[in-house]
Amino acid sequence: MAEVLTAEAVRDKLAALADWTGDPAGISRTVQLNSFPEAIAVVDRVAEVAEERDHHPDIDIRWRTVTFRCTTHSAGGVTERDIDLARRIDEIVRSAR
Ligand SMILES: C[C@H](O)[C@H](O)[C@H]1CNC2=NC(N)=NC(=O)C2=N1
Repeated sequence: MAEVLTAEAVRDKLAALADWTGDPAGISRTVQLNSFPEAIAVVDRVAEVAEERDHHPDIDIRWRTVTFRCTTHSAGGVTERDIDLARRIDEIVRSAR
């Protein structure tokens, strides 16, 4: 099972994920899309990636503002799987804009 990263490791990883904040409990990013349908389209693409990986972010949708929170529930905190998922979410958001 993936191991929870230390606070220092999370800090180091977040240095390369400019739009994300967090700590060993979870990392999150809030993004504003151009419209509600675009927000849903991004969530749909993230859902596909999450299913492929069997690793799912917590998602909050408010009109066109979406917050993604990545944490590994089974491990009780942030693991490499969350860092990888965050990178993929960034790619999806980038291509949606
Ligand atoms: C059985 C299956 O592997 C698990 O339930 C998966 C599904 N997606 C998951 N996603 C996340 N973020 N954490 C988990 O622990 C997790 N567990």
